[in-house]
Amino acid sequence: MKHTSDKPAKFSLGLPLLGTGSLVLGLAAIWQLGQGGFSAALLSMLVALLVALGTAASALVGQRRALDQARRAREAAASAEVQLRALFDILPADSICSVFDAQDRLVRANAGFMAMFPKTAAHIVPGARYEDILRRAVALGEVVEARGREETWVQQRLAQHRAPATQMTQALADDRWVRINERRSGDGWMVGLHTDVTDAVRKERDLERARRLAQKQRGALELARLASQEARALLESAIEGMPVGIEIYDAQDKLVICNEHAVQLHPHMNLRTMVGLSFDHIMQHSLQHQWITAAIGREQEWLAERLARRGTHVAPMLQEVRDGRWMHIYEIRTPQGYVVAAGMEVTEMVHQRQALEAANERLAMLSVTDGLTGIANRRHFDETLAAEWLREARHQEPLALLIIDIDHFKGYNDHYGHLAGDECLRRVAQVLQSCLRRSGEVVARYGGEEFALLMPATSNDEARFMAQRCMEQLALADIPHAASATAPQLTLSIGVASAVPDPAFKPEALVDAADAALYRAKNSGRNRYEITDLFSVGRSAD
Ligand SMILES: Nc1nc2c(ncn2[C@@H]2O[C@H](COP(=O)(O)OP(=O)(O)OP(=O)(O)O)[C@@H](O)[C@H]2O)c(=O)[nH]1
Repeated sequence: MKHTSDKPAKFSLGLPLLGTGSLVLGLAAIWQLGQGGFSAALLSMLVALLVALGTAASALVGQRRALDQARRAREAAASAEVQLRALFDILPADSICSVFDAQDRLVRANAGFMAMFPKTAAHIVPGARYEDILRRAVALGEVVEARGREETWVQQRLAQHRAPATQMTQALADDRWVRINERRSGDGWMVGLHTDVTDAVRKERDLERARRLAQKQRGALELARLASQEARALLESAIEGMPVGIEIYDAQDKLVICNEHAVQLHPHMNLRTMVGLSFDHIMQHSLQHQWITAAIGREQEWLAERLARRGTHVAPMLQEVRDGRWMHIYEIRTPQGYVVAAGMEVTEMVHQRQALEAANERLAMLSVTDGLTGIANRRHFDETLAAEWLREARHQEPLALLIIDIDHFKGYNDHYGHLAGDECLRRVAQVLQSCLRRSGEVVARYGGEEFALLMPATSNDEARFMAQRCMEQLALADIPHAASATAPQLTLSIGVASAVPDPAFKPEALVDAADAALYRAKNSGRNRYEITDLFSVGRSAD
């Protein structure tokens, strides 16, 4: 320090040195705060330094006269400065330290201090004014936070610098951060201790970023929750307004939502309390209550089939339930794996359809039934004859036909009356019907008092046997016929024909042959059957 080289300066050296002692103590205190064990050693050195400085000061102030004492004091001061320098030298590499005197001129700064402001470093020399150093660093852009508001920032910083104690965190141009502790002694000296807190600041910034991100995510989650609530409310109000029962199941097939209509469709349970339960569970509950008519007695089998086709009922599934109602159930699976089911009661429609089907069946039956006798009518006979003719032609089997005529029926009508004649026709029809033995045999009212009996896969002998049976059975019925010239009971004349059909000929040929045989039976005295021996349109069955 150049002011220690002349005599007046020797006198004035004591005060600064005393001040330096105080500042060094301050430095030791700050250092202790920051460095633990090392600072304890540092403090010891500072105390030793202070003692040396105290000795020098008291010698100069108290005994100015004694030149030797002054010399010792100067030496002590020089020694103190050497020690101060040594003190700076032993500071750890990442420690940044500076000392300014009461006029804010730099007394000493270590390399770390220079490194903080590399562009300004050349001007950071002992004796340089703090304000000059500061302004130069700001002008060279080395103080990040001052950028764009340089003068304002400089004024604020100077004010802080003049304060007895300041503590702040400052960004450096190379993206490092330092924590600045400045302490000013009673006589105006100032020690600044800078600690590199870049890691801590970065961690804090990372933490802050993470906190903000978490906050943002919480916000996004909250928004999503609200949106989901809104969507659910919309869905609820939409499905409540539907005129059908709606049930929605999630990808795990658990009930998510249902509407009031759905609740009413299943009065054997409270569907709303089953939200969260699986479809399987809900169905088991219904099956225990025997709710589904079609499942009664085969519950588990029914459920397995139902589950196998779950979500595939684009066309309605018809289901009858225990209280007699009928439901239509539509069930589809969404691309997300949800199952949406819509159910509606269709009892009235089903009843109407059942009535219509019954009417149609009745109509169909009436269309092939003789209204008086209840056996097949002529139309049915004609259709059956045509079908059997072709079938037996394919199979090359004989088809037999009996044309049966009541003898002297005009006389019966005349004698007993038309209504009795009707009743007689019914009785004859029942007798002939009772004669049928094999499936495929058909007896029909051919017209008036004539009947036709068709026998697939039947030879002439078998047909003859049938004719015989018909006559015997009628005889057993013992229907009186007082007006008959043949017998006191009702009798029959029968024409028999049988042939393996030739598709080149029409089935009427078989009827004609049987008719011809009947004609012969009538002409031969009635109460008999006759057979067409040679069937000219087909091969004889014999
Ligand atoms: N009660 C009643 N009579 C019917 C019905 N259909 C036809 N008849 C009568 O059946 C009689 C048939 O008489 P005919 O064809 O002369 O033959 P038949 O008296 O039986 O004499 P043969 O056949 O030669 O033995 C007629 O009197 C018809 O009115 C009917 O549905 N009910």
